[in-house]
Amino acid sequence: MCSSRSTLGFQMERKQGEVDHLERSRPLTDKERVMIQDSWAKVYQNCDDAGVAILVRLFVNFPSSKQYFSQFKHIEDAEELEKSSQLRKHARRVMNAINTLVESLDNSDKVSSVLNAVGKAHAIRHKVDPVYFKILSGVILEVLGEAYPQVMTAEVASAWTNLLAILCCSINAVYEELGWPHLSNSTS
Ligand code: HEM
Repeated sequence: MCSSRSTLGFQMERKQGEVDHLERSRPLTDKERVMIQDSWAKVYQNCDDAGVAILVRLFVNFPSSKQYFSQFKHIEDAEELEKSSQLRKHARRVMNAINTLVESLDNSDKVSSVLNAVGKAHAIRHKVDPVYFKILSGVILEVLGEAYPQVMTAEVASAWTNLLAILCCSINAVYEELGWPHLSNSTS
């Protein structure tokens, strides 16, 4: 089990209990791995559109998550957000990192090293509160469920929930190891 307590005022943006299922993770079964890889192949065909849809939903529904992005933190309009090159670049990076994870599900060292690098960069360089990884994960599940209803059956969605719980728990562990929220400036 892992947890991340909010230190930010985003609670008003979030429905209580919405992403609590992302607080516990367990190893993926072989069947879950296959379901994740098959469903991701369909999503990744439309990598840019899916990534941008996910991030626009994150920033519209949870506006405080924009605070870390210098180029669009003051933009509210969804269509304008969609055009932001900084948003589009981050969408591609998120999708590519998830793609690497999905391709490496049978290589736990690789999964750990990807999540370790993402966690360290976001804690030290970008100073992102780890709770946003949980919020983003909830948004990924929501948007993929809406955009790919045929693919994201209940069983497939449950496998994805487990993968994203693993992601959130690993990122939380990295933050804890680094001493978040009391990271020293000398680490940046
Ligand atoms: C699955 C989750 C995520 C992945 C895989 C991911 C991946 C990345 C990667 C690969 C980079 C570029 C390399 C770097 O500077 O570290 C990056 C940059 C960044 N990420 Fe994320 N990220 C994720 C979630 C988030 C969240 C939830 C936020 C904040 C709400 C965030 C904020 C940022 C910021 C501010 C940058 C720098 C952007 C820039 O310089 O233009 N990321 N991310």
